[in-house]
Amino acid sequence: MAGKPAQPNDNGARKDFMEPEDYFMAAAVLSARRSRDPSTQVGACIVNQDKKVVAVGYNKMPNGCEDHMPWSRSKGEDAAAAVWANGGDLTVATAAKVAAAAAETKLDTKYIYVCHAVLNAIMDKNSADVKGCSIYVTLFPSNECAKLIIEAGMKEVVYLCDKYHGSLETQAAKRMFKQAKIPCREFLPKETEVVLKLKST
Ligand SMILES: O=c1ccn([C@H]2C[C@H](O)[C@@H](COP(=O)(O)O)O2)c(=O)[nH]1
Repeated sequence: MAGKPAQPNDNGARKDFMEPEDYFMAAAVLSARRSRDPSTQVGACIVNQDKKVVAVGYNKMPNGCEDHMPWSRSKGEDAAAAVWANGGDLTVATAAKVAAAAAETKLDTKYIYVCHAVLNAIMDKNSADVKGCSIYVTLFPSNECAKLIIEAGMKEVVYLCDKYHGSLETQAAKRMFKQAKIPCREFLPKETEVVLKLKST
């Protein structure tokens, strides 16, 4: 292939290398791939002021609980899906859904067990602290993650997707970030396929 014409100060380096922020968000995206959550995989990458990655994390069940805790979002949905999967009829599906919904308690869903990506990234950091760091996350942080980010002394949130922007958790997170003067900004990596894949989760 005919090479590009030499430019002044051209040392022959490749031109399509990944820029730092694309790399940091790609690290969060890759970390999210470790998640067993069937509906939303979340990744986080913490970067210090020298632009070095000091931690990555993803949403997971606590150590030792990975095979025991439910990943369900709602007990009713699972029961109805199970009935339909067996060719059940509407009355059975409805009865199962109603019964499951009635029995549903938060203990049957993932939300009270799962460790969020930010928590795991902070727990797995390879530095003494994360003060002054930026955090790259594939999903806008929840209120609980906002508390961790603020209390850990991080200075900036860079997110890929804000699909729960209307939720109370996200609204509370944004209120705390504003009060704590921690800027949040959306960042879409240049590599479209990465964005399209992650925006859908
Ligand atoms: O800031 C956050 C918010 C949520 N998560 C995790 C918790 C769950 O595993 C999923 C969300 O599941 P949905 O089925 O989309 O409700 O994301 C997180 O890690 N960090």
